[in-house]
Amino acid sequence: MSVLILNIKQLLQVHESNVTIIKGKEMKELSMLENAYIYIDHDTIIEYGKMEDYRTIEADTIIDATGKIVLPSWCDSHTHVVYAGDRTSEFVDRINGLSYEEIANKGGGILNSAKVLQDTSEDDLYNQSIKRVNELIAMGTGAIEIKTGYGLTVDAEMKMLSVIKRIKQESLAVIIPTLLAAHAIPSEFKSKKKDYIKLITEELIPKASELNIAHFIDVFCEEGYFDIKETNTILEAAKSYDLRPKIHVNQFNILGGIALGVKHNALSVDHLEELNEKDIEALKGSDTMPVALPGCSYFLSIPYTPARKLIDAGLPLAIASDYNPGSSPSGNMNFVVSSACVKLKMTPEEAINAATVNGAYAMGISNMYGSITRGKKANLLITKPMNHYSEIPYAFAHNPIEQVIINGQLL
Ligand SMILES: N=CN[C@@H](CCC(=O)O)C(=O)O
Ligand SMILES: [Zn+2]
Repeated sequence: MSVLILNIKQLLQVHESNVTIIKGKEMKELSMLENAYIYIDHDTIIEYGKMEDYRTIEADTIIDATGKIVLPSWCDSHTHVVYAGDRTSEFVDRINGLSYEEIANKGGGILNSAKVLQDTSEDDLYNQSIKRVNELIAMGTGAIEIKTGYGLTVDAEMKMLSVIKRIKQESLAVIIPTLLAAHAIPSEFKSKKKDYIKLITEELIPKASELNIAHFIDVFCEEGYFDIKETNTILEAAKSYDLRPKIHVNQFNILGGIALGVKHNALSVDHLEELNEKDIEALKGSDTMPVALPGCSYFLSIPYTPARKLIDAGLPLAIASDYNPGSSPSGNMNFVVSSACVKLKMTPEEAINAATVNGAYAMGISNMYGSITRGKKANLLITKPMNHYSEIPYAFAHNPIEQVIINGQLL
């Protein structure tokens, strides 16, 4: 199956060579061809160029994209999209004045989601989750990282990993599984946290690794969850199983989790709503991608990640949805790109770079996804007609997408 798209108003994120990360000042530039075409065969980008250089190419499907923008599909590097039920009652509690922390302290929050998930069958969990994943794909997301962390027992964490594996097999989108058993301390381990950490390091990590079912290890490094020492223990244990960290840090408090992540060569450090100079210094010269989650800040009314400080310090930045039932019950990357502009003061170019190339980097897949380069995978978006790509973030909460192409297939 081959697809030829002609008369594209703006073809975004086009690179002749293999660009895998975009940092600092370079994030202000979005490489682009105007009045362009692109030809894809099966799942691969074969050719592209300006219409003035176009010579007839035979294709099974020809699309006229007059007035439309074509770009790589969104790469969402941080989600918890596999969950059961919802947390609408906590949403109302927060409207009435309770904080995220107060809700968690009275047994709500992550523990609430874990209880529901433990009582949900694997099939039911799969059905609830694949529905969400399909909605994300329709909104333009072509690659999705999915974390465990609502299981919190060996059986329930393994159930989550099986569901993620099933989604990976059934879905056209790229699915990247992450083991986040250290998401909260289950109530039965409240007074014996060490034993839960042991269960993670001695049972869950070896099991997940033996089944080759998780690509990364994650820890919620935060007051009331896992401190620096505990996070270090978990990351050390994961290292011997080749599970690279992608960790939750600096959401509410600065504990030194960023420097710890860098020390462990984390692929990403995510949240960073709280950030100091030391954190920025720790990231400089590292291979660790900082990831901002503006949907979480919006929904919880907490500070937004200081993106300007990170980018202006010459660092790269990715943005992701953090789709989960508690702090960000939306996985709409179009909204994430828009809120990055409006709230994080990123330019449209920076936001699009953060949601494509850098998002792919934060999942370890930017060699093949997140940009338009010959030989890379054909995961593309065609927008509705618009005058300029800036309309994608500008018209917030509108759906800018007309057509999605995942692995060369028109959806
Ligand atoms: N902060 C930790 N984990 C999730 C929220 C989990 C929840 O509230 O269910 C996050 O990334 O925001
Ligand atoms: Zn998260």
